[in-house]
Amino acid sequence: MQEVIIATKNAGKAKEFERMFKPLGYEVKTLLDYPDFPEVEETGTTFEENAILKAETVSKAFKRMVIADDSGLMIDALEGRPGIYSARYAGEEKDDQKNMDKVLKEMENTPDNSRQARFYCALAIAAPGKEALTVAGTCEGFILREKRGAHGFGYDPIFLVEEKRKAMAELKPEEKSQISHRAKALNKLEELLPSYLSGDEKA
Ligand SMILES: O=c1[nH]c(=O)c2ncn([C@@H]3O[C@H](COP(=O)(O)OP(=O)(O)OP(=O)(O)O)[C@@H](O)[C@H]3O)c2[nH]1
Ligand SMILES: [Mg+2]
Repeated sequence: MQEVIIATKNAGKAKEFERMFKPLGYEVKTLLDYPDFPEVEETGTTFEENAILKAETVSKAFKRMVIADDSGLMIDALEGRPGIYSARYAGEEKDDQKNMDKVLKEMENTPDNSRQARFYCALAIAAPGKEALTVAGTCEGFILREKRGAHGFGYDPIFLVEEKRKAMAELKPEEKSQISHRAKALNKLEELLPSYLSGDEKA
């Protein structure tokens, strides 16, 4: 089976990429398989910039084609926050529960008709000797008033998926992999993947 490297240390993302790449015939490796690899500093000002930073850093180190994901939750009532700071919204320790509690508290007085939000995922692909490329996907929904469901990661328990009328964390993993921001971005990337991979072999 061919191998694809995803430049992430996020176990939730890693599982989703494994599920999504399997039918395409790829085995997924992530930075969780290389625990000594240092975390790439996300100094960009957009999801795309951060995704490229992660993909290019790891691609240069491994001399291989690499995909990276930079993603987050954008809430209209909070002027787009937590946005690119989603992972560390409540502090450096990247605690999903604390991040959700912070959002719920900030949205306590936000009425039901003003709770629109969306997940955004930028994927970057980088390979030796090639310019990095990005694609993006979004998933529309609303911020709930309490946590629901046990699947997924991050903010999934407080995000009501518009098209499913269920919390993202109430969807089975295979359902999330059909409709998520990550799935939509990956669908776009899928079209570009074969040429990138064939280029990788020559690099
Ligand atoms: O409920 C969620 N469902 C999702 O599907 C999802 N995708 C992203 N997020 C949030 O956005 C941060 C990404 O930040 P991020 O792209 O910098 O990743 P990260 O720092 O966790 O890992 P890495 O990939 O950088 O190693 C994550 O931690 C989460 O808080 C999600 N939350
Ligand atoms: Mg990160």
